[in-house]
Amino acid sequence: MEQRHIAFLGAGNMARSLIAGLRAAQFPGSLIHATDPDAQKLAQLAGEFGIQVTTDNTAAARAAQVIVLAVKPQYMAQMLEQLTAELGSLEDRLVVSIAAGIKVARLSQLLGGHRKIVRCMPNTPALIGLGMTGLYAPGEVSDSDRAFAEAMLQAVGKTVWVPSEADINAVIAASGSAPAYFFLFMQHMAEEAVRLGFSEADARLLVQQTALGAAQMVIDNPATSLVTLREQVTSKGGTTAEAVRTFEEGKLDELVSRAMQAAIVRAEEMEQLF
Ligand SMILES: NC(=O)C1=CN([C@@H]2O[C@H](COP(=O)(O)OP(=O)(O)OC[C@H]3O[C@@H](n4cnc5c(N)ncnc54)[C@H](OP(=O)(O)O)[C@@H]3O)[C@@H](O)[C@H]2O)C=CC1
Ligand SMILES: O=C(O)[C@@H]1CCC=N1
Repeated sequence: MEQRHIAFLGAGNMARSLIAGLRAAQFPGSLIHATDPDAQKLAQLAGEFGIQVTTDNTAAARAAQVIVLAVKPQYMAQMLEQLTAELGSLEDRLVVSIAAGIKVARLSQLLGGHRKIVRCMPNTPALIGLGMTGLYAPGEVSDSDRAFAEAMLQAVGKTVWVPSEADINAVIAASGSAPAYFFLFMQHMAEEAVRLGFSEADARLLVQQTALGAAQMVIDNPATSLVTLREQVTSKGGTTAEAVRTFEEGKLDELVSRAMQAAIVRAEEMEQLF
């Protein structure tokens, strides 16, 4: 991966995941800068990952060729207005935003017309190197900037480019928010397993090992459809058929569809709010 100074503005969950991934991929800590209002959080990150830290966004941005915007969407405008006022032009720095619901045009406006902006939508499994990230860049972003953003996110998992900015909201629905869907499903399964008499620890083990095994089977059998993998578990007249029939009667497909659409609708609302 090309050696550029990277400044993470906002050192929360996602920035930590990306920093951990970059360090695990041997990216030098001396090239990574992180900012946050919480000096204690910064000291911990500096100790753990050997990176440079400061509470001063402008100082970190000045030291970097790549600026990663990693604050919550509702704090973005205030942060970027201050950054632009203090730094002036961002010159040829690459800006990578991981924020949901803030479009390139809005970021550009907040950054004084800057146009070298890539939007990324990662997810929390990035923390363990198993992230999934969708990326979008407008036409004027150079190949080398695209390659850098992609390499940075590939340090923490898999990546896919999307052709239009609206697709980033679809990525939110399909992977950005999606770890929470699986956690919710696993939570309800574990709760029912406890009601069936298992200890909390055993209930969690039963569910987590099954989720891992199922996901690994999907990965290991790319030519086998998800439907076929399900059918291989479902003996005719057996137990799985009854469980699956119950899900279908409850219209799981429609519920999943509505939940993903709700995530998209919220992302679109955020585009108007922030
Ligand atoms: N969490 C997720 O699964 C995903 C999140 N995202 C996006 O990533 C972004 C960050 O999310 P996440 O890491 O979960 O959020 P966090 O709240 O964990 O991290 C954001 C950090 O930024 C700090 N911060 C707030 N204001 C400033 C400022 N002006 N300058 C510098 N730092 C500041 C916050 O401090 P304090 O807590 O004190 O406010 C916090 O530590 C969001 O925009 C979100 O949309 C994208 C994909 C997945
Ligand atoms: O919930 C959110 O808004 C962020 C974006 C995707 C995952 N977490």
